[in-house]
Amino acid sequence: MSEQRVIAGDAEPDDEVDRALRPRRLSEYVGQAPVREQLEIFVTAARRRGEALDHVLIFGPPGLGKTTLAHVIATEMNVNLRQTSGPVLERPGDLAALLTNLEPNDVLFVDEIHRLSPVVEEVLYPALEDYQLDIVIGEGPAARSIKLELPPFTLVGATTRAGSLTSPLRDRFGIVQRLEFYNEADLRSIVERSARIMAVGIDADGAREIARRSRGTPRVANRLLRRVRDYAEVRADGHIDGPVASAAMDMLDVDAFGFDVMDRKLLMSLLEKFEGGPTGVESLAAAIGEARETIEDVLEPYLIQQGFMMRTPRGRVATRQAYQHFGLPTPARFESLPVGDLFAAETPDNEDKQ
Ligand SMILES: Nc1ncnc2c1ncn2[C@@H]1O[C@H](COP(=O)(O)OP(=O)(O)OP(=O)(O)O)[C@@H](O)[C@H]1O
Ligand SMILES: [Mg+2]
Repeated sequence: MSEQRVIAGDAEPDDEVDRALRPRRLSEYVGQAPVREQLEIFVTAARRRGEALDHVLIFGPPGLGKTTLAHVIATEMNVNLRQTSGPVLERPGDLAALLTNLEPNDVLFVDEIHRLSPVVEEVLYPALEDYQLDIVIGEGPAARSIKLELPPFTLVGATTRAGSLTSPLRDRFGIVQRLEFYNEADLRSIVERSARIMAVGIDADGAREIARRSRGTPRVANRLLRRVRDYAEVRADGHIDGPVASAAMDMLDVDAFGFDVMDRKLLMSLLEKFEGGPTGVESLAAAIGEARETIEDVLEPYLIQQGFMMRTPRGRVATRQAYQHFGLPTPARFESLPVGDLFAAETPDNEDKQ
């Protein structure tokens, strides 16, 4: 991303500190009730049988807890976790080295699994299905293929874009979990839990204020908490209450909806340059000088979830709420529609929704 965003969903070195805040057990993992309930059952069952857990695909926008959940799964299964990522596994040999080092029932966590190279993906299929590895060693006439037996293992794949996974790969996951944006109550408990771990004094209003402006994202909540703590230490007595939290986040230019400069830039551009749309994501990307992927993966999922814009077959469209947020007059085309109808049409082409 071109600008440093205090509410960026993506990981940064700053997040080393975040490791201490990471829940380790399923019982500490806040929110995502359906995901937690299902995993609880599947993990318990697999453990009782002494088997590896079925392969798990976790998807959702950045910072919602995919990596955290992968670690939680390994902890709950009481096995080791080996971590890698799609772009790092360049050749089949890279994958073979990892797989042959696993102990029975271990977790192999592959982040950004949508970025696996096709040759590596080919090799992964039989490994996932039959715990077998077919690899070719050598080149030309001397090349020969060898078969290796693997211990049973669990692949946990994470991705921000489930739509970019090939269907043969996707079909090989027995458990598919989609993480949703967190509600205010969940974010409040995350903020309060983190404050306890960091030994920061915060009251209910302070926690609520941070939760409300966290874009539905735990990583953002933790990051805002750290910045608000700085502010509270320098400008107040170190204790975070409602007014201190508000003042700190106003200074950070994070508004009451948790939108920051980039969110506002995207929405304003859609409203003003494209008259509310529909417009293609490429044109929007060019207009605000961001990569298309940043818009698709980082910016728009939350704006869509909050009902500020929609993806339609003809392109991105601003909603009535977006006009209202910026105090702009609502165009005549909205007048014939009851408010609810705008959102009824929200989902059809959202590639990340199944
Ligand atoms: N359910 C949760 N309860 C409490 N804290 C959470 C939860 N999920 C995530 N967090 C916090 O948010 C931080 C970010 O989560 P995580 O790194 O797992 O996100 P991610 O989905 O893997 O993001 P990315 O797509 O950027 O890899 C974690 O360090 C953790 O402190
Ligand atoms: Mg991650």
